Amino acid sequence: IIHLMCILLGKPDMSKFPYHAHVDHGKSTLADRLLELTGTIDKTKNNKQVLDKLQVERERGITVKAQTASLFYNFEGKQYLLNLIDTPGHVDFSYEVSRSLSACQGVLLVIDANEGIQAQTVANFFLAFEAQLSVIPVINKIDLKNADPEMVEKQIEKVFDIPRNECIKISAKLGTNVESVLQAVIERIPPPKVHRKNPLRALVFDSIFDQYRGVIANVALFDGMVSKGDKIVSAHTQKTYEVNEVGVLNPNEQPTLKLYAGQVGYLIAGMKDVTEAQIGDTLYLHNHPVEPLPGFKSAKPMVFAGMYPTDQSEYNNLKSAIEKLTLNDSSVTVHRDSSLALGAGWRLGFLGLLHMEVFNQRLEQEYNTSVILTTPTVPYKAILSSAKLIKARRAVQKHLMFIDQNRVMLKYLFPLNEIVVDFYDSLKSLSSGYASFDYEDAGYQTAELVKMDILLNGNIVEELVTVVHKEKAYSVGKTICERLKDSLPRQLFEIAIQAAIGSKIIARETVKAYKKNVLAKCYGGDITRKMKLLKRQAEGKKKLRKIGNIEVPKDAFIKVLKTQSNK
Ligand SMILES: Nc1nc2c(ncn2[C@@H]2O[C@H](COP(=O)(O)OP(=O)(O)OP(=O)(O)O)[C@@H](O)[C@H]2O)c(=O)[nH]1
Repeated sequence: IIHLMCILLGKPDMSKFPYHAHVDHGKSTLADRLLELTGTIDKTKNNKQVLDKLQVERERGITVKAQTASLFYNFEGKQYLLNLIDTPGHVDFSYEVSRSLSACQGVLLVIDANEGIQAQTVANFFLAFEAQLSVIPVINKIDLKNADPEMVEKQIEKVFDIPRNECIKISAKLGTNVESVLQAVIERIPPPKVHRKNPLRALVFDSIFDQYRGVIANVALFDGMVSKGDKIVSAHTQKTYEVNEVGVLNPNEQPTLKLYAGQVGYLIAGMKDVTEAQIGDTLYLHNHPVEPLPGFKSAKPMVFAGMYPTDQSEYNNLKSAIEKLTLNDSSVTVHRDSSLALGAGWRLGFLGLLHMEVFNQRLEQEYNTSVILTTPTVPYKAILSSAKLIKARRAVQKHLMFIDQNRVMLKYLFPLNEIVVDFYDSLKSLSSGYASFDYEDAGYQTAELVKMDILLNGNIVEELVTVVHKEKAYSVGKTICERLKDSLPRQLFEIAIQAAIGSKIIARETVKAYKKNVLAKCYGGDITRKMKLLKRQAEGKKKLRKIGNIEVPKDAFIKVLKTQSNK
């Protein structure tokens, strides 16, 4: 008889103290005791969360990856094979829980006798309930001074409608009453409904990339059996492989001759590429196709951040590391991205901030990479109020054609003055260099254009007279005036810069005068002399303004031209 089970955890909302996951309800500790009781591991004082194998899990004291172990248990003269999956408790890793449930018939819902039901307990209960799994509530840490198991029993009855006498009260730390958990599993969790005589149907519920052996797929067999040497097909890729090794997780990999329906184990079939054996895939025997299992809903990322190699020459190594790690953590989404400052990289989506931190730490620890992670952001939907490149230039779309999967050809009718200066530069920069551009003359078109004069102290500067579209006149005029103000050197007199359509002034900027200190040489002394000097200076300025010959620097002309086409 084979039972499958899964341990869940009820735990407080960790968002209040996201990186100090010390208030755990004790499911990995319970897993230790179950492994000891069944003789799967030796009973020593050093067994502390043995299923938390990753360095990041050890360092942070939390489970981030679901771990599987097969246990043999003798009860009333019969031997039972139980498969246990220890799942993470933090909400950021709930995707691990939901996937694990699809390989189980029941769950142990572990609740701290001191803290009682927490948000995560409720969420996990309903995940299991919806999957129609048997739920065994386990009240842990009854050894604690403030433990109140009776209060927790009442909560369980009230919230989950599970009779209080179905709760098992234990201390995973001391091993108190843990044996009754195993007995409850046998009595209350039904064996899986599987068909050994049918052709193989195996669900890949987890995958790991091993540097030497390629992809190691964790599988739950729903039908049939599989042995070394069998030819199998991936429903996802339709690729065929020869099975090199099958085995059980005890909790370490232990090769066996076969895996049978109802068992959970691992399978190695020479899959070298991380796109093979995706989580949720169904494996079947060559020439015996089966209906694929439903697989998993894809995870929905909540937090996004850019990831770049610290050194661009490490780009390919980091790419391969990300691919391998996302095989093991399929809840991360990856899109290529690039930044002017940081170079080529990716935009990654995570289920939360802790998930992002853990992924980054695993990349560094397990793949020896060094990355720059940008500030995390959440997704927004934005309606762009500023017009895009092409729209802003009064273009009319004429044609659109997909040349292949990655290329699209667009044909537009543009006013020539909109593209003549910097359209090409903007296009290249907006498309990160991918877009190319060519144009041919399409003849004259009627348009609402106006002649715009630029005046410096009332004199029209002929070189700056422009023709602009009526709708853009105000913004172009304003920007030209601003740019001229920046490029004109200050003089002894004030310069008024104006944009005008006919006699109507539509924009104005002023370049302030240098104030020459005519009193610099008058130390102390006679106030009337000072007044005289200041009066003469003001008269001089008036003269200069009238006859003022303002030099406009060369680059001001280019800046003005660019203004027209940018607007
Ligand atoms: N006093 C007492 N402490 C316990 C008991 N069971 C677990 N603990 C302690 O509670 C802490 C958390 O235990 P874990 O087993 O890591 O908890 P977990 O539920 O696996 O947590 P996550 O992996 O983060 O989901 C550890 O310090 C354990 O030693 C118990 O029965 N009594």
